[in-house]
Amino acid sequence: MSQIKVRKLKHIPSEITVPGDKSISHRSVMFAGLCEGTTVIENFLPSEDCLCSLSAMQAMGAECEVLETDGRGKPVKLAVTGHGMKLKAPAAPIDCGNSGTTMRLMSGILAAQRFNTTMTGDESLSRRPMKRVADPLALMGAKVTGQGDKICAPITVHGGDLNAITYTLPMASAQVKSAVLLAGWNTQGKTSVVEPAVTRDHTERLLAHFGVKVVRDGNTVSIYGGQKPEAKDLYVPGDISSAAFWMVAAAATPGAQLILKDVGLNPTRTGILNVLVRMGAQISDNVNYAEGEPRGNVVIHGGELNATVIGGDEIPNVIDELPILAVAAALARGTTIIKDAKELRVKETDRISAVAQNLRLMGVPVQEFEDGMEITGGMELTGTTLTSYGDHRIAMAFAIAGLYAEGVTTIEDTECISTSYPGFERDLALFLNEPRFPDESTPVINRVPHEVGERLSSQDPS
Ligand SMILES: O=C(O)C1=C[C@@H](OP(=O)(O)O)[C@@H](O)[C@H](O)C1
Ligand SMILES: C=C(OP(=O)(O)O)C(=O)O
Repeated sequence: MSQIKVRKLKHIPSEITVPGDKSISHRSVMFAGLCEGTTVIENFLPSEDCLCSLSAMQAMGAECEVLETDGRGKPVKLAVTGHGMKLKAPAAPIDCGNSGTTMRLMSGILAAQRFNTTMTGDESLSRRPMKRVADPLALMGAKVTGQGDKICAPITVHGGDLNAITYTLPMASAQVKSAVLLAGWNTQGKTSVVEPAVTRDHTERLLAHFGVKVVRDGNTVSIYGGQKPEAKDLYVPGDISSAAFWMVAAAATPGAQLILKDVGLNPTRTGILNVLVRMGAQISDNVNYAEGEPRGNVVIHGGELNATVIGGDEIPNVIDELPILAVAAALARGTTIIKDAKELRVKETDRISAVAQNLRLMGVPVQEFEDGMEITGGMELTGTTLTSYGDHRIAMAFAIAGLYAEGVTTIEDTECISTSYPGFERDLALFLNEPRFPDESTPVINRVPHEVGERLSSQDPS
C-alpha cells in the first residue's frame, strides 16, 4: 500500500500545468468511438478511470492508435477510429475499475445496442448506486439488472429498441443526465432531461462538437434521436478539479501568486473560483475557447481566508472540489457551512464522513450533518497519519492539508490518486522543496493562526 508523507510547505511555485480534464476525456473516447472515422484527441487524461472508458470502447470495436505518451508511457494523444453507433458485443464483461462516469455513461450507450453487456467495478464502485441510471433506462424500455436494491455492480445492461422520454432527475447528476441523453441519442424522437440544478454540460458541448444538436431550455436539456456524429479532432483542457488542490494551497498562503496554465473554465465547473473569491482570494483568468470548452490561465493571489457558506445550486458546480474546499475552510477564519451536498455520501467513499474524520484527526472541530458539515477553521493543523479511504480526492485534499500542518502528515492508501491525477506527487514536490532559483516563486509568509471561535463581520451571512 503506497503512502505520501507531507511536511510544511516551503514555497509556492510560480506555475503549474495540470493534466487533461477527466470528464471531457471520458466523453471524448466514448463519442469518438461512436463516430464513423478518426478523431485525434490531444491532452487526453491517461488516468486509470479514463483508460477504462477507452478499453471499453476498444472492446466494442473502436480502434485506438497512440500518437504520444506521457513520461510514464501512458497515452496523451490518441487517434480513435469508430465504426458508427452500432457497437460490437464485447467478448468479456467490461471492467469499469473505480469509475462511476464509465459505468453510468456506458449504461446509456449500451441501452440502445442489440446485445446484453455486463459491467464490473472495483470494491468502491461496486458499492455505488446504479439504480439512478437503471430507473430512467427502464422507462425507456431497457433493463439494467444488478446487485441488491441499489442495483450495484456487477450490472448487466439488456439493450434493445428504446422509446424517447422526458425524465426529471431526482438528484443533480451529470452522469445520470448523460446516460439518459446518450440512450435518447440512439432512439427515435425527442428525449428530454429536467435537472433540479444545472450540472456540468460536457456531454452537451462535446456532442455539439461532433455535430449532434442538443438544446437547453432553462433546466431542460433535449436531444433528437438518430443524429449521426461526425469525427472531428479535439483538445482536452486541463482539469479544474485537479487544479483545485493547488488553487487552495496558493489561496491560503498570504503573498503567494500561482498561475494554473490552460485550465478548463466551463462555467458549470468554475464554482471553486467563486467560493475562493468569497473566502478572500484574489483570482483573475483569461478565457479562450477550444472546441466549445472555455479554457485559460488562472492566477491565484493568496491571503488570509474567511469562512463562507457553500450550498444550494452551487453544489453540483463544486461537487468534486468539496473535500479540498473543506480543507480551505479548516485554514480559514470562522465557521464554514457546507450544505445540500448529500451526493457526497455516494462517491468513491462517503466523502462527508471521510473529510470529517480526517479533519478531526488534524485537530479541526467539525460537525457532520446528513447533507454536509460545519467546519471551524483557523487553528494550527496537527500532522498525523490519515487514510484516503481509497478515494483519490480525499488523498489529495489531505496532502494539501499536510502542507499547513505542524509536523509530518502521512496519507495512507494513495494508489487511488492515479484514477484522476497521474503526476500529482511530482507536482506536490514543487511545494515541499526549496525553489531551484530564488525568483522561481513567491516566498511563503507564515500564516498566523486565528483564535478559535473568532468571527469576522464580513463573513458570508447567508
Ligand atoms: O459527469 C461527470 O463526468 C461527473 C459527474 C459528477 O458525478 P455525478 O453526476 O454523480 O454528480 C462528478 O462527481 C464526477 O466526478 C464526474
Ligand atoms: C466522483 C468522481 O468520479 P466518478 O463518479 O467517475 O467515479 C470523482 O472523480 O470525484
